[in-house]
Amino acid sequence: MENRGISKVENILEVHEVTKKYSATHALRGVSVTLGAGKITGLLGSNGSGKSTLMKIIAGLTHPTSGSVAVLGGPVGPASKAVVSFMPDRPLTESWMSVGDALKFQRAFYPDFDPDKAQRMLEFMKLKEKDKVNTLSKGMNERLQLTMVLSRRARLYLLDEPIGGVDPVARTRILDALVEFYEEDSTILLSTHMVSDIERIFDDVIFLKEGEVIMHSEVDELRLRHGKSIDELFREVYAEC
Ligand SMILES: Nc1ncnc2c1ncn2[C@@H]1O[C@H](COP(=O)(O)OP(=O)(O)OP(=O)(O)O)[C@@H](O)[C@H]1O
Repeated sequence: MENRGISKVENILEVHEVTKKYSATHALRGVSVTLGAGKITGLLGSNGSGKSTLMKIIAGLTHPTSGSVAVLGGPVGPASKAVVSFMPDRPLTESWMSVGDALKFQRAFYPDFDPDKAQRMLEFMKLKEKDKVNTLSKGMNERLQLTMVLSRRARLYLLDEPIGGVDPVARTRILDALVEFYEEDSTILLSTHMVSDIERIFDDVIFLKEGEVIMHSEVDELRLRHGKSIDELFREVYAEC
């Protein structure tokens, strides 16, 4: 009933009953998720809950064992990859690159790369084009990865642990950049298990546990209903993990 009157294509992402098995491991079990435009959604879950696997399936880097994914109403393939910008949990850069090389590389691959946005992001992130990737600190490296990914004018951004392992100052800068450079007609799906620092930027959250979606709700509604922060709820839900 809730989607009556809304055409299917207005959903940026539709994940339907997706299951993924790696031999004996059930990484995802019947995951269904729908995301509209203009939202920053947190994909929350403890280690091994299936966050990266779900992102890789949406990005088209691995196939589901069963179920389907639609991006802007179409299947995962060249057309979806043109509108999905993915920041994996491993760097997109090579060690020989400078920051400028990394951005050139991204520009060559993606027609939706916006050089002006990239320049503004470099400035915001305090990165210099001549800096060598292999001399950047972990925090500066994360800033570069995010700059590469957000400089595309994509419709769906998949950010896998963009604040993993960085210090609080870098974390704040990265979150501020997300808010500053986020475009309203796009959607961000961001995975993390570091909820307290980041919950301020989420519109809604998905709780993934042992490969299953156990909750998908707006954060304001969750806070009102439970009288708790998302971080407190997260700690309760995953207490035994
Ligand atoms: N290529 C693979 N081969 C075999 N098992 C895998 C593979 N990738 C993931 N898994 C398993 O699938 C499950 C889900 O892993 P996944 O990396 O998706 O979880 P995650 O929530 O992203 O975890 P983390 O927060 O630690 O990154 C885990 O049990 C993991 O060991």
